[in-house]
Amino acid sequence: MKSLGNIRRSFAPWTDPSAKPYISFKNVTKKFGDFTAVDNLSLNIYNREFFALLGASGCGKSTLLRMLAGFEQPTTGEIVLDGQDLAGTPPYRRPVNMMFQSYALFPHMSVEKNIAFGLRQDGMPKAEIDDRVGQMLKLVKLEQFAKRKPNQLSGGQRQRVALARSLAKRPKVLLLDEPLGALDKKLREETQFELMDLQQSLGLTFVVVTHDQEEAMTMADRIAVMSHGKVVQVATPAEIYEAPNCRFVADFIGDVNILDGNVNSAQSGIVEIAVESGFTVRTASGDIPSAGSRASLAIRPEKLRVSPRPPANASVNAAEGEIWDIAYLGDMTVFHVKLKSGQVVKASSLNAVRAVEEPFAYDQNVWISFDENAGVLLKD
Ligand SMILES: Nc1ncnc2c1ncn2[C@@H]1O[C@H](COP(=O)(O)OP(=O)(O)OP(=O)(O)O)[C@@H](O)[C@H]1O
Repeated sequence: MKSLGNIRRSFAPWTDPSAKPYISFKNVTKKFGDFTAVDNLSLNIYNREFFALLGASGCGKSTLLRMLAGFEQPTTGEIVLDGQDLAGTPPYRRPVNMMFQSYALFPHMSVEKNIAFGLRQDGMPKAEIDDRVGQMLKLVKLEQFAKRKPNQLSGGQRQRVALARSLAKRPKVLLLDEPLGALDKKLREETQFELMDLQQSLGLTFVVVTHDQEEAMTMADRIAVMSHGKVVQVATPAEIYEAPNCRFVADFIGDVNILDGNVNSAQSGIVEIAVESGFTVRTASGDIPSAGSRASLAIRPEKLRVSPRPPANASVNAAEGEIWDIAYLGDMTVFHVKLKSGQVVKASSLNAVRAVEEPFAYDQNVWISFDENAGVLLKD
């Protein structure tokens, strides 16, 4: 496992200018009548990448996936796979397979028959089919369930049958549309790791559509955040979280506090902002705006400190308020602090020590404070 981890850490072909993308969407637009579902979108995905398309319902992620599979044709633009323009190639001729949710299994067929279905349709000789089905059952650890029908399996097991069925034809690219949508939280998390292991051990390219940001963050090498048919940011999970490129991404991924204000000064990389919440922010990260312009600082709840007394330097990056709400989540607690201006900010702290009492009480007077590099300046 250790060696796999090391390989993973050094896997970043998108940073290598000489690396050729495996899948390229080039200025792809898809219109349904007057409605533009995908809007002049360009995107590169690399061989063996685990790529996630993330966005709210209706943003066009499934349409993008369906065009790659060949179920829809782009209105304009082209999709290139392994150097070949896919236009005119029917779905069954593409080295791409789509994994549908587990309810797409055939209920009257056993697990092994479900897995064998596509291979039979392709006219593969029986001995080879048996061999391949055996391999697939082993891969998804369902050997002892080969004869069962889908309704005799748990949700997680059914999901693994769906996965085995979609992998049986050995596609180079597997497309997964909300693959774990039907599973409960615990099973979902387990299955996420199984999917990652499978993807790595088979050396495949996975493109997954999800609206669940935690799922995308857990599994993907890179995430494309989509909105209204466009890609807003493509980056690694950590970059998306720590360096969102706009307010939409900052807000969409995780919890965030946004402090809006006017730039007092911007000198030698340090920006000072008079925020509307009535205090001064000094920050050293993000694009440098010019003095006098509007600016917003996005800062994650875990990067805000809450203390009962003013911090040592309370003239910048610190504000007074009161505990407005407390959400105890077990592993951490989220404090909602109402600042003097009325803005409510969220600050989270890890419950690293077992304690039954919270360190703060409702209505208690507190200070929030943060470091110069804790937030990121956003352009709107
Ligand atoms: N065949 C179609 N005819 C007309 N409009 C369509 C068609 N397919 C999709 N759309 C529209 O295109 C937009 C994008 O749909 P798409 O399924 O790609 O969204 P999505 O991001 O996958 O959303 P969800 O998470 O809800 O599946 C939606 O507004 C949808 O109504």
